[in-house]
Amino acid sequence: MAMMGQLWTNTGSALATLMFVYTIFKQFFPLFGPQLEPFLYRLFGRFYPYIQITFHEYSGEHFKRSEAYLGIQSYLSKDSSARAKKLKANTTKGSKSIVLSMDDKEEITDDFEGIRVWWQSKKEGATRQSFSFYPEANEKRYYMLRFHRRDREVIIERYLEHVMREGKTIEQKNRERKLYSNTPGQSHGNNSKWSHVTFEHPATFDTLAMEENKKEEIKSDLIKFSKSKDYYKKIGKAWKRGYLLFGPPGTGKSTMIAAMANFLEYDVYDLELTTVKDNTHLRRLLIETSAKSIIVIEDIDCSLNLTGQRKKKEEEEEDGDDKNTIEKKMMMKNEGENKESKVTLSGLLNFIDGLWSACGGERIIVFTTNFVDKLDPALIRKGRMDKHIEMSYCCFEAFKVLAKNYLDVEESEMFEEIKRLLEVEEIKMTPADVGENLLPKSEKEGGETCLKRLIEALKEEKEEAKKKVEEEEEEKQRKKEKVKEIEAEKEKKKKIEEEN
Ligand SMILES: Nc1ncnc2c1ncn2[C@@H]1O[C@H](COP(=O)(O)OP(=O)(O)OP(=O)(O)O)[C@@H](O)[C@H]1O
Ligand SMILES: [Mg+2]
Repeated sequence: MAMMGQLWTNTGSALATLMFVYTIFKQFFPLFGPQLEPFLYRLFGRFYPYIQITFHEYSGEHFKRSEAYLGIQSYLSKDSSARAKKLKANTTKGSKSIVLSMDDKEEITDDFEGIRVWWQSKKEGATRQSFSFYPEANEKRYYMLRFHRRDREVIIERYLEHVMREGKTIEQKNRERKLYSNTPGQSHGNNSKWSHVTFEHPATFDTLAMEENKKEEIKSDLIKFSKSKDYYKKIGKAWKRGYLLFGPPGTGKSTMIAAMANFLEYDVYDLELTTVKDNTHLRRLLIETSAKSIIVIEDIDCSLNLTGQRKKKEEEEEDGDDKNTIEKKMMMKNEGENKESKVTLSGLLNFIDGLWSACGGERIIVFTTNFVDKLDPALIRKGRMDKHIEMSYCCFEAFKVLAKNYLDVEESEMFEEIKRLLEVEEIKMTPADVGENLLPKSEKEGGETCLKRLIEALKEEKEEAKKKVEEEEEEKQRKKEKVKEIEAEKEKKKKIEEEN
C-alpha cells in the first residue's frame, strides 16, 4: 500500500514539475502554446483520470447570465456556507436574501449516489489590458466541475439534472415574490401591461381561521397540483387549476389567496377586469403572466358586465323594488373607473381555457365572490373552477385560531360561553369582526378583556339578528297586506263594472 502511495506522490510531483515548466515555456514562447496544448492534453489525458466541465457565467452574445451558472450557484450556496473556507456574499436581482457562494479559487466537494465530485469557482482574468471602472466586469467567472472518468455516465445522466433541479428549487425559495396589478396609471416597467410591487402579505394557513380539516384538504390539493406537471401532460390537460372562493364579506377570501401564494411560493397577479378594455387586451395580460403564479379576479360577480344573459338578468331584477347589492357594487365600481369594459364572458372563458394550453403552465386562477348564486354556471363549472371553497362565518374552531393569533390564548373559561354562542345559538359573525373584537385596543388590555368584549359583541349581534328577522317578518306582513288591499280594490272595481 505504501508503494502505491509513493508512486502517486512521485507521479503527482512529476506532473506538477511538467506543468510548471510548461507554464514558463508558454510565457516565453506564446506562439507555441496553442499548437502544443492539444498534444499535451492528449499526453496528460492518459495519466490524468479526471474529467472537468466548465459552466461559464455568461452565455450567448447578449451577455445573458447563463441559467446553468445561476442554477449551480444556488445549488452550491446551500452547502458552500457550511464547507467553503472563503465565501462571497451578494444579493442577486429579485432575490429576497443575501446569497452566500464560495469565493474564487475555492473548492468544495459534493457527494451524489456514492460518487464524489469537486466544484471550483474560478475566473479568467481580464484578457485585454483595458481599463474599466468595474474591473470585475472584464473577468469571466465560471464553475468547474471535476469528477473521475469512471463516473462520467452518472454525472451526465443524473447528477447535472439533479443540480439544476435542486438549484431551481432553491432559487425559487430565495426569489423575491411579486404582486402584479393591471390598474392603469401605475408605472409599468419595460412597457409591460402589469405593474408590480414586492409581495409581502404575512397570511399563512396557520394564521387563517378555518376548520383544520378543511385547511388540510386545501393544502394537499395545492401540493398535488404543484407536483403534477407530468400528470397534466399525460392526461393532455393544461397545467392549471381554478379555485372559486365564495362567502360573505370579511370571511377571509383575500386572506386565503395570500396564504395560498405564500404556501406555494407563487407570485400573485391581481387582475382588475373592469379596467381591461376588451378581450384582446385581456389576452395580452394573461399571456404576460409567468409560471408559478396565482391570477386573481376578485368579486367576479360584479367585475364583468358579461353577456346579454346578464343584461336580461339585470332587467328582471330591475322590476324588483330595490336594486340588489350586486348592482350597487357594480355601479360603484364602474363609476370609479367610469369605463365600460368590453370583456365578455365567452371572451374570458376562451382565453382562460385556450390560453393555458398555449403558454407554459403551473398557474392557479382564483375567482372570489360574495354572491355565488349570481355567477354564470359556464364560468364556475369543473374544469374551470375545479375547486369551490366556501368561506363562512366564524365557527368555534376558527375562533380558537384567531384567539391564538391575536391574544396568544389557547384556553380560557370563557371559551365555553363563546362556543355556546357560536354553535348553539348559531350567531353569525365573520372572522373579520371576531378579529376586530379580539384586537387589544390598548397596551393595558389583556386577553380576558378582549374575550369579554367578544362575548358582548356576539350577544349584540344576536339581538341585531333577532331584530332583523322581526323587521323582515313585518315587511313580509306589510307586503301581504298590500297585496290583499290591491286584490280587494280589484274585486271592488270588478263588482262596480258588473253592476254598471
Ligand atoms: N378566515 C380568516 N382568517 C384570518 N383572518 C381573517 C379571516 N377572515 C377575515 N380575516 C381578517 O379580516 C380582514 C378582511 O379579510 P379578507 O379581506 O380576507 O375578507 P374577504 O372575504 O376578502 O372580504 P371581501 O369579500 O370584502 O373582499 C383581514 O384583515 C383578515 O385579517
Ligand atoms: Mg377580499
